[in-house]
Amino acid sequence: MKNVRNISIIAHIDHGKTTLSDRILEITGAIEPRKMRAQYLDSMDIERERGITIKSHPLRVFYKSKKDGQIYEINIVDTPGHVDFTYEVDRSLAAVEGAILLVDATQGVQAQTVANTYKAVEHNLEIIPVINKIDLPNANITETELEIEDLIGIPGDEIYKISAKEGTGVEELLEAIIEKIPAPSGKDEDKLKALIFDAKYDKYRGVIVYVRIFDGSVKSGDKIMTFSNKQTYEVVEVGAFTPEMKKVDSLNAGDIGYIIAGMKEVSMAKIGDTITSAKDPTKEPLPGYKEVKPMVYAGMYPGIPEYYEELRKALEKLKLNDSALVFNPDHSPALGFGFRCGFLGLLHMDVVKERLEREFEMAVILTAPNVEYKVVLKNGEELLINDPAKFPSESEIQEVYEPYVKLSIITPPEYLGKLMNLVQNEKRGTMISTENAGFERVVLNFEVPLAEIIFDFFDRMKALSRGYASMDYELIGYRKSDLVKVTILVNKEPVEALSMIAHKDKAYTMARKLVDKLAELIPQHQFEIPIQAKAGGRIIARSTVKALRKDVLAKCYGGDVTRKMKLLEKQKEGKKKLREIGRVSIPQEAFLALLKVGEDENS
Ligand SMILES: Nc1nc2c(ncn2[C@@H]2O[C@H](COP(=O)(O)OP(=O)(O)OP(=O)(O)O)[C@@H](O)[C@H]2O)c(=O)[nH]1
Repeated sequence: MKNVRNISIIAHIDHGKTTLSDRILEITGAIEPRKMRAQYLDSMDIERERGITIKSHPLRVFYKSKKDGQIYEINIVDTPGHVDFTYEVDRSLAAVEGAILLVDATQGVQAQTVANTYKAVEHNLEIIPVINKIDLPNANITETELEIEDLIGIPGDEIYKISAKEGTGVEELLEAIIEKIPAPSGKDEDKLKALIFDAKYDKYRGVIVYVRIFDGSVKSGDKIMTFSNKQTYEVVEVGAFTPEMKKVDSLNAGDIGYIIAGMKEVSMAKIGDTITSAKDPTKEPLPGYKEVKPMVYAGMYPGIPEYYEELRKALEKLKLNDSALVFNPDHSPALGFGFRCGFLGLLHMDVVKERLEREFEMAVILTAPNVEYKVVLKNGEELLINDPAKFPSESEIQEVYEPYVKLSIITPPEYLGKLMNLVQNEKRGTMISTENAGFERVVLNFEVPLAEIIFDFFDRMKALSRGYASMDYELIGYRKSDLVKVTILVNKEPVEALSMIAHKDKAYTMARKLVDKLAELIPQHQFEIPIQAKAGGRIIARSTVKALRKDVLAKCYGGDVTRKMKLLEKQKEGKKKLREIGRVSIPQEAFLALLKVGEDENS
């Protein structure tokens, strides 16, 4: 039996995964106390600021067991908690034998706790349930115990209780990991089989492939092959995550670590692919896992049109590290040259936009996101459309299908009515079932169009349930739907970048809200600007931006030249994110007006 244990920590967002990993690093002496800072593992700035984990960070620690005095290598794969990034949970779970199921004692079992537990069960993992944050005065340990018991049938006295923040119970948990999680079963002598569970691009070293070695071993100088496309590479370095990357002589069966082998792009290291030996390859690859597909699409244009090339380079660099990001060149009459981008969800979209701004100093204009529709034309042709501008005309369309998800919401019963009303009456959802989820908690299962939940659903749900409800969703396929394209005309000119696809029953209300919002967001000009929404060949809503009387300089009573200059400079600055459509300047916010329409309903 090898003294190795590989685990993952799964939990709902904010239940304390990163804090627990931090504490383990500290207790095992992997990081000197003076270097320790909170959220050591959340290395991206955006991660630390928003307090969310986006990329998974593996780490290796050594722990001397108090029971048998032996030293154990424990590899921990941290996982992200936000629903946009759940695919990373699957990757991590495929690389380990056991999971710590971490539940916040003040929050209890939440939607992602349930979703992730099911995933761990699917991967046949040994699960150790843990209640965290027991130091908090409002910790509800007994109720949380009952909820966990209900979820996985493990009795309360076998559930570990810890404070990841203060360290209480963490050593006992480490002992439990050694005792309860099975050691890896592979053999060093067998043919190499390593699972790629992540990959990162490093400016200086090229692609760093994160692997779990199932069988065999690998060291520098070895010739390896990626199973899916039979590409071969020579290994330059292998190492472990301590958590900093540290070179080791070899990685053996059961280990988690990294391989650097001269790959130029992250796409060469396909997540879920098997790495084997080029000389003596395995015949059977490891079972891979689902490829990540974007859920939402949006147009992205450089803030200043001339910066198209720079934006392309920046996106390419981001993509080196973010294989979930998809982009293709696009052109819009209103916005010029840009890209059609695919994202995992709105948080992912936000993160990409923010990284472009911070890391590449690229201001970008984003258009309202939408899902991918399937359109069957009268001539039998089938199209996948992720850009409303490319939606065929009504006369050509036979049928339209849209993606649906299974949505699960966990809520205290008092909010049940409001939430059902939200999903069924406002979001075109159908209730499938309700279940009791232990103490004072109900699970509601719905089938809902994906388009209805990507925008403001999460915030609406939180507002209606005073923060208590939580949600999770997964794609279940396409369903036929009655959809129409709504085109927006600004000053009588169609602006495709503002168009949207809406359900027939909602097209009118959405169009009404959208034109009103646009009228608020588009600044006044010297002339009146009509804003119209058109669907099925008719104008269905209209709003107006009134003409401006005075010009900005009128404020300055002639005299003060510097003030005048400043004002003009400021206007120029402001214009960077404006686009001229005919004679009208449209600001960035207007292109996201569709998202803002939802915001009003929250207030
Ligand atoms: N009082 C108390 N606070 C804790 C404890 N564990 C975590 N926290 C706090 O809870 C918040 C969330 O903790 P994180 O470790 O960032 O949670 P996470 O699960 O990694 O979050 P995501 O990566 O975004 O899913 C932070 O403010 C922590 O300081 C604990 O045992 N006691």
